[in-house]
Amino acid sequence: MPAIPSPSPPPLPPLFRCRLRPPSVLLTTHCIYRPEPPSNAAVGGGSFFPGAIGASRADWQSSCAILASKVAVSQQQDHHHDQHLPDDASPPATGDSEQIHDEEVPAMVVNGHKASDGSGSLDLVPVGNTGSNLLPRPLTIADLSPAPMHGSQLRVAYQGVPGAYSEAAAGKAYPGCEAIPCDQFEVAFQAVELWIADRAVLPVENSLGGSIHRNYDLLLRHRLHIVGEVQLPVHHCLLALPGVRREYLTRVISHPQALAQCELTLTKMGLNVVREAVDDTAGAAEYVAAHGLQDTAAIASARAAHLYGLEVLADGIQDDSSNVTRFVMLAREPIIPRTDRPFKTSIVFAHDREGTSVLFKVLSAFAFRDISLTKIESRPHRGRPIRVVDDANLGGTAKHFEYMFYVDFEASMADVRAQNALAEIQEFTSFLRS
Ligand SMILES: O=C(O)C(=O)C[C@]1(C(=O)O)C=C[C@@H](O)C=C1
Repeated sequence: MPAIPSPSPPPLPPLFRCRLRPPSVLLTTHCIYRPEPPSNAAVGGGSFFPGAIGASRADWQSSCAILASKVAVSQQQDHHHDQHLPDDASPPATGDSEQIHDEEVPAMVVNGHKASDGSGSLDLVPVGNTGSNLLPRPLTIADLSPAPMHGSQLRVAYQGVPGAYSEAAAGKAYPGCEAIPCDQFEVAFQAVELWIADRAVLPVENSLGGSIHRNYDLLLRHRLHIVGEVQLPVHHCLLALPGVRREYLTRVISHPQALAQCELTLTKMGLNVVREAVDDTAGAAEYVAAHGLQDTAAIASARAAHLYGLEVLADGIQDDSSNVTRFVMLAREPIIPRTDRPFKTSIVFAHDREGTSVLFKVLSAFAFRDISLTKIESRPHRGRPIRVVDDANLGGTAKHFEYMFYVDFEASMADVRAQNALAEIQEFTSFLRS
């Protein structure tokens, strides 16, 4: 008699967390990363990036391509045509076609930049909103008090000012949302916690610059949940006041990641300029414009040029044409893990007893269950950065750095393999959070 397939395990009950070892061993998992469909109101409202970046169903598929091992070719072809994501559009993983990667997204969808195929620029600026005085002012720490009730449009906090890549990522993650600029990452976290915003969209990693450590640290300090992720192709431009020529420039300002992503190209261009870091790319553009700086250029998006009245002196100056930044979508409530679609789960853990073999054991817990890891990151353990150990080789003691380890793996917490892996891991970790 053929074996009856066992039904897929039910989602983890909330009690699962309580069953984990108390306080010396915490566990946190956030299940990512099936992007949430936009709310009906947000789709209908369309005040933010209507029909623009990420508004198509296939963009959602591409943004979770790292989760899905396979996505149907026909959906890949839909990519440039679909304009709206049905409320519960989940790409069937058919197992017989190629992954969709964001690098395959043509320049037409990049940061308001003109299409490489000549199909015209994506003018994402709402009509009449071309003066920086009309743009929303970023929230600061002083603005943070519990929010009054607001309308039904999804409000998404991001770090930066209008024209920042993070704003574009917010629009990709939640088409039609109201994007709320915040002057710091911390403020974006707090805006969600205080119900000023419903979600936050924050960068965690860039294909050229690597991890954005600040946000890893903040993820641990705040109790928000990762509910999805988006990848945004980042296409940098060199912007200056109208009429300014390259040879006049003595300074280039931008976000440190953007400066790093363009370092080689700036050198190759032969510019004799100092580099200066500011809070965000679009803020750099705004600064150049607001101060009428003739000797300073900003690295920012074409959309920022448009918003702040600057000219594009050079286009596509990132050192790698497939420059992509990965953003996480954060919410107050977790999403319910399922097994009927590809999921990614993130955990963070520390250990205090068994030395370096703990890391090996944790990775083995996944490997034995055939669960793939997509990312591992270590950060110094705040509050306990150093561990003193007996060192037989030295005949004394040695000091080791202590770390928090962040791991992303390709399984849902509704998957019994993931449940068993985490149950095993909590046996030899001092702190585990998912
Ligand atoms: O400054 C911006 O425009 C941002 O959105 C920030 C940020 C980052 O933090 O890495 C986002 C994407 C790009 O990689 C460059 C900068």
